[in-house]
Amino acid sequence: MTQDIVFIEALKVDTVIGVYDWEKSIQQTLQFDVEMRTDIRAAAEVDDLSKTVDYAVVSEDIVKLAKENQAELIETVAEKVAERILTHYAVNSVQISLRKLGAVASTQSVGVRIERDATLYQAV
Ligand SMILES: Nc1nc2c(c(=O)[nH]1)N=C([C@H](O)[C@@H](O)CO)CN2
Repeated sequence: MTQDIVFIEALKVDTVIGVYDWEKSIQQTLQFDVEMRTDIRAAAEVDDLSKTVDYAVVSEDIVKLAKENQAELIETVAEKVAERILTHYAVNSVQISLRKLGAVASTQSVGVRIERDATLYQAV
């Protein structure tokens, strides 16, 4: 298996997210860094976008998902994005860093980082 990665860096999405009541009536910014492990050789061989993971399409998908699924925890959003990527694209595993910007005073950032494998979602 190759170690190839298609990545998306610092994708910002404004959405309703948070545990506390005051957070449920405002928009806050989530920032995604996504690394998708996939074999890029077939696409490179024939210079064809349809044979790789289109980072523009995945980015649009993440924005839609984050806006439509208003959650309390960023963990919930990270898991939904991982499941979406691994079940809809030719990706073997995904690493997602999800930051909630401005959530905690005096920090540079807070967030979660998860790594999930496509085998988790395969039917037995
Ligand atoms: N591990 C987490 N901790 C916290 C979360 C979260 O989503 N995951 N969320 C909050 C609040 O919504 C916070 O962002 C408000 O300041 C607190 N801790």
